[in-house]
Amino acid sequence: MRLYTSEAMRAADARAVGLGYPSLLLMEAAGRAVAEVVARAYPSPKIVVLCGKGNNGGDGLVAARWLRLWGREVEVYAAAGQEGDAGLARSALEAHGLKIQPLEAWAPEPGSLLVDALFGTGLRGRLEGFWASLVAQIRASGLPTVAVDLPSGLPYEPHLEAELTVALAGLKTEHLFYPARSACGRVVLVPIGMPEPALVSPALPELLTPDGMRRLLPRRPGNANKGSVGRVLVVGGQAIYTGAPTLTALAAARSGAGLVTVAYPAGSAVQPPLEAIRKPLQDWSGEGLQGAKAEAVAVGMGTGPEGVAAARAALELGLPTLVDADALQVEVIDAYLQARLPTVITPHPGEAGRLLGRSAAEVAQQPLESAALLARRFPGAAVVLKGGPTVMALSPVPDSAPVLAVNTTGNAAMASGGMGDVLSGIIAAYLAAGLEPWDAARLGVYLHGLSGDLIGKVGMLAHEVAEGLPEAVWRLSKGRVRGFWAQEPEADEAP
Ligand SMILES: NC(=O)C1=CN([C@@H]2O[C@H](COP(=O)(O)OP(=O)(O)OC[C@H]3O[C@@H](n4cnc5c(N)ncnc54)[C@H](O)[C@@H]3O)[C@@H](O)[C@H]2O)[C@@H](O)CC1
Ligand SMILES: [K+]
Repeated sequence: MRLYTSEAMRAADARAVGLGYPSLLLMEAAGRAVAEVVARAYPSPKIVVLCGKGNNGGDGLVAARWLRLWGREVEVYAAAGQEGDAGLARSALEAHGLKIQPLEAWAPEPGSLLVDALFGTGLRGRLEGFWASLVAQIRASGLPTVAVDLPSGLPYEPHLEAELTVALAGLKTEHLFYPARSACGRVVLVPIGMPEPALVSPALPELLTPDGMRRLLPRRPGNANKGSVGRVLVVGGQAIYTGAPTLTALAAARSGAGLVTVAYPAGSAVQPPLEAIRKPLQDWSGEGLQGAKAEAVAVGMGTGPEGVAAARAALELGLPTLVDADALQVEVIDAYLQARLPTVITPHPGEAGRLLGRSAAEVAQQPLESAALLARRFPGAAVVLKGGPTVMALSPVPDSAPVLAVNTTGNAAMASGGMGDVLSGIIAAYLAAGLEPWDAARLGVYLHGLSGDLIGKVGMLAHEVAEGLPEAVWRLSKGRVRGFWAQEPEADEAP
């Protein structure tokens, strides 16, 4: 599944038409799907559909026709001058005897439900004049609103705020990235019959889906032993963050690592989990790490200024490595890539900004662009730019266009200390299990968010997310996970 910009969706629409698929069929499917979602989510209120002049308005006119056919009380207010498919949708509705009123005549009616079919992907620039005051009037009414495709006005100000948004054919950036996402409310994605070749474009970011991620889960043979399923070495624990390597080790073990070893400075307060092997080290010259039984390494967790030394020592092991936190320095990452070691880097916006020479705020505002820049700067490394949502990028070879992926799990309650250390442990466990960095990164990010979603409460702690991983993996493996865009409740609510 791909993530679209409005422009990319318009291009997909044009490709479909180029393939011979009639655009009126798309509009009919879109409008009917909107009607179905509205009818199911709001079984009783009177429905007021507000339609703009373009195809978004056309979808609204189709939806109004079906809702009326199903016996719902419907009123339609539309801009004048619909043409093409939207014009046909208008006459089809009028053929059913429904009188369409001018938009200017709309006034809020308590108890009604609004369907916002004013503007979708065709909006160019901010709303002004009549449109801006209509948006203000709708918002002031406080009436529940269902948006067709996008809440009108996005991505600019002013815009409508929807309780529910019915995304047509594909999810768009506004449905995932803040601040626009807040205006969308619950998002339901509906297919509208678009031919697959029209939808797929390799340049578009991949959205992580339950099906896609389930296929990445390593299979564990019946005769597995702790040395055969992937062992992880966690290196860290200097400075004040002595809990960090413990959380990483816990998450690696909870992700199925056969054995976890924690290397930390002798005399520090690090308390590895009971199940881990302890490796207190007097010095970080590298010798002490040799002999650790591991197939992958995680470095940087709570390492302070000594992170670079620890990461360089771990480099000598020649293993797939996850580099996080204080070890995220240009010279460290370059050294791993020069040694041709499979590498995953997991910066948050502050660390990414440090690597790119930008501010954390700039990175957070442009996560896709920033992840792509990091991938180009560090070709071969799987880049995980943490955020809401987390974005991943990889340039397989120097100067290649990065492939991008966007996570679809996780929630704001996960904004608390130690969550990144847990993510490191998950990814390291999948690296140790033999997954390529790109696969380990995507699966790890997805499961981390899924575990947080299964808890779903503010105040959850990082170690609880780690403890929830076996359940998250089990549900994913059994097909009991749905994307946030699904209309049906989570499959796990079945007995
Ligand atoms: N896959 C697709 O792309 C499909 C799209 N459909 C619908 O079509 C929508 C896109 O339709 P359109 O491309 O006609 O665009 P919209 O209907 O979103 O808006 C176009 C109209 O808005 C006006 N406009 C643009 N910017 C404005 C501004 N700043 N202030 C005032 N007026 C402005 C334009 O002059 C035009 O009349 C989608 O969001 C979706 O709802 C569906 O009908 C079928 C398939
Ligand atoms: K809309």
